[in-house]
Amino acid sequence: MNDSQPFDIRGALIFPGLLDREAQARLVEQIRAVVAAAPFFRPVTPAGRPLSVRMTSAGSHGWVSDRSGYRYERRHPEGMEWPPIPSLALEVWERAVANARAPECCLVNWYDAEARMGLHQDRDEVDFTQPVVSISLGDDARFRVGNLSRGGKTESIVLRSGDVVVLGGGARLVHHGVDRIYPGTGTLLGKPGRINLTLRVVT
Ligand SMILES: O=C(O)CCC(=O)C(=O)O
Ligand SMILES: [Fe+2]
Repeated sequence: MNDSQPFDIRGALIFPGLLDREAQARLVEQIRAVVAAAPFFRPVTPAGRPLSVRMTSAGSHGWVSDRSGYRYERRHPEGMEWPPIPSLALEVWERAVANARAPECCLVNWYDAEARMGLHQDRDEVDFTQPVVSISLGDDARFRVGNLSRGGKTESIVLRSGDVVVLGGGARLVHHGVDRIYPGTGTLLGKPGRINLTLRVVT
């Protein structure tokens, strides 16, 4: 991993290039093992709309969404337990938020060329004193940060492979989203697309 001085965008802390290329490649291998054990699925909003992002999880809890709502579950929708959180993701957590509790969920998001994620808060967890740590791999993405309440001014930055974002402290519940990815800008995955990991304390 690299030394990386964080900068602040509307309270979100960005660590540019925290993962060097070798760490990124090792983490991708660990994610492939997660996906082999717990395949990607496409969650549906409570209103019945499929998300454009495909997801799976690692850890004691995984994030799911369907007609019954957004929530964490102990099992994948197909019934298996979630695999363990990749060791390299745990190392990133230690580097970025050393004093936090241990993460219980590593949500794995897969963005194909058309996928995006609208502005939202991460608020399905119980303890908002605990941060969320996000790791970007593969293609560049335009990441947007807004406010604690809906609406108002927003700012965006491009996240690149190896960048890490921390939503913590007073910015734990800030609205954020991904406007788009830039297909083919990354060479890590061998095909267009972006992986994002978010590590969360759930209980
Ligand atoms: O893909 C990203 O950079 C953000 C993902 C995110 O906000 C989420 O999974 O809740
Ligand atoms: Fe989020």
